Amino acid sequence: MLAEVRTWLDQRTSRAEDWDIGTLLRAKRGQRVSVVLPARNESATVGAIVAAIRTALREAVPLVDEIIVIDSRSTDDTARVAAEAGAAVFHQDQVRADLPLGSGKGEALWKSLFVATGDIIVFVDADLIGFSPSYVTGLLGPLLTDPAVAYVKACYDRPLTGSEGPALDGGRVTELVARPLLNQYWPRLAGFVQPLSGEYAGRGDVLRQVPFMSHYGVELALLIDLLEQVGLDALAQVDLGLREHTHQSTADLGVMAAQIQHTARIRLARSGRLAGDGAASTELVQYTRGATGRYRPLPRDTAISERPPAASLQPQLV
Ligand SMILES: O=c1ccn([C@@H]2O[C@H](COP(=O)(O)OP(=O)(O)O)[C@@H](O)[C@H]2O)c(=O)[nH]1
Ligand SMILES: O=C(O)[C@@H](COP(=O)(O)O)O[C@H]1O[C@H](CO)[C@@H](O)[C@H](O)[C@H]1O
Repeated sequence: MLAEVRTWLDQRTSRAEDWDIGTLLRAKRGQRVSVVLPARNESATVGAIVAAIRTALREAVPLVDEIIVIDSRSTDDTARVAAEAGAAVFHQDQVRADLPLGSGKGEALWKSLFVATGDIIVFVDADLIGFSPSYVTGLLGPLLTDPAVAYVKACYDRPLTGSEGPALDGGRVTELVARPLLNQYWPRLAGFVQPLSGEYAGRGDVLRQVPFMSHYGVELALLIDLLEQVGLDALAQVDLGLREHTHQSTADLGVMAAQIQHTARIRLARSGRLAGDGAASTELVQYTRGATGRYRPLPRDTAISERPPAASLQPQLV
């Protein structure tokens, strides 16, 4: 591990319990806080998360100023459940509808930048099981108390829900793809325990200065781009203890893994570290047994795209 990363790990890692509500309220000093949940078909979990944030951090104390759910083309009643729990709900395709359509989680998060009014924006996945408001207070701690910090990632133990025993085998794409890639090509980011964590927070004006990769490339691209934009010492991480969420199938994580590999390839090409044009196929052929019992190819599309920094866009003509 680089000496710089060792120092960073010691100086820029805190724990959720280090940040009490009183300290945060005193440090807030008029800064607005938005919590954003990207949600695609999360009606089973989004309501409890929104309600927990609303009651503990908006009604009990004036820490969170707005709770936004970006409905990411859900086909269930995510939007209704989120609204009933107290969130302001926006459909990702209806925000900046003047622009060509984009897709995936990264699109949902980028579109939130056009509707969130917070000086600080906290992102929380909408599929969490056993969510605690301490996830939000922990992430806000470094940002509200240290102006030198611009972006904070969560870290936690990640059990593979449903597995037997205490196997902390969650974060499969993190361990098998993202962590090796970061250590190989961006070793200054090797101190992040959970580089793909879906809970993170940043200053709105900083988040609007970097591009957003679509789909599941967004977290890796944000880390790489923010390292370049603000420097390692402006990045931090907070130990939230444990995080459980609903898991995707291994096949679907294969698509996610390919999207993350494309993200790394695109960033390596941009920095001149790839020979040639760095082109690669975006088709991923997986296999399933057909009705005849023989294997049948299942081509999957893993193409990703990139949105420019939100601040670079002309305001929408009304
Ligand atoms: O096109 C998408 C895909 C995912 N998500 C949301 O992004 C978060 C993380 O996605 P997911 O749970 O699929 O990823 P995982 O946690 O399994 O890696 C969840 O709140 C999803 O509802 C989204 O808003 N749009
Ligand atoms: O970290 C991971 O390996 C993946 C999959 O987690 P699991 O193996 O289902 O626990 O989950 C994360 O990755 C996505 C891509 O960056 C994020 O969008 C998710 O929020 C995060 O849960």
